[in-house]
Amino acid sequence: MKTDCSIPATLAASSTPAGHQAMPDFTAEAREALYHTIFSRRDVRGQFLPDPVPDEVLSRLLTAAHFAPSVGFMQPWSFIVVKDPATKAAVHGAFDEANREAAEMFEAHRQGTYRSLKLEGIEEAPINLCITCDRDRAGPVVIGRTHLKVMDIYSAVCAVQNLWLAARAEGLGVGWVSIFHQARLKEILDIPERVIPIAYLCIGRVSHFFDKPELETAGWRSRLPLETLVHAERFGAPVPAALVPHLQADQARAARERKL
Ligand SMILES: Cc1cc2c(cc1C)N(C[C@H](O)[C@H](O)[C@H](O)COP(=O)(O)O)c1[nH]c(=O)[nH]c(=O)c1N2
Repeated sequence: MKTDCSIPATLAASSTPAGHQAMPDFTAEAREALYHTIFSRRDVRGQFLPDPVPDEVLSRLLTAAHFAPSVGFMQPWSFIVVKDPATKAAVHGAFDEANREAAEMFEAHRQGTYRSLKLEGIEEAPINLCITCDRDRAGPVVIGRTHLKVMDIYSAVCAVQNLWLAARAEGLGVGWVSIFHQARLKEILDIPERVIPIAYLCIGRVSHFFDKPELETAGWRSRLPLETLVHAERFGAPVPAALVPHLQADQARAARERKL
């Protein structure tokens, strides 16, 4: 059944001043859909179907990414759409090399589990997308980046998350692969010196989404209790007591029902 989450005409009334958004503009259903998208999003590695992703869907994902916040409205991102199997094979080779090195970096007793994890879907996913950050996109001085240069990279990551959530709402899986030597990825994709690859994403329709992060199911790591991560006034101080039951209930509901 198709659910209509659009803004009711009564709320989007013409009394709204020009240049302002109608308020309140989210119905309870629309809000629910947003939380459902957030809590049901997964990192997908192994469930890709070969079905092509229509250009109109890809265009919506890229548009969602492009409407992310960015420091000084820098919009430092570019998007490299990869479909050529030869390019995917080269990227997969780069992953394999780095992944063999990665396994050695973990404690001996975890290496077996690490090697059993599937950590990419590069060749199975119909689309690979590299989101990059051009560190010179808006000149040498950028509002909000005067003291913290890394803000352009944070901005590009916001674009990744927008796309990831939009993809989930479109029923598409996204898997982020970061086990590469950056120089090798730049070489394969002809990325210039001043530009940094931020995310290499595998995107496509999937057979299913798992309920939980795969690393949680594999016993690698579990979700931290939110109430241990919230502090009152100073880092490390305990969470405000009145907030605790809410945080516990919401986190449990998000994990169980994938909504709030
Ligand atoms: C910056 C960054 C980089 C990576 C990831 C994520 C992010 C944010 N993740 C996915 C990660 O393992 C996953 O998000 C967590 O395990 C939580 O699972 P869900 O995303 O909730 O399904 C990821 N997964 C993977 O299989 N190979 C990888 O190289 C990476 N790299």
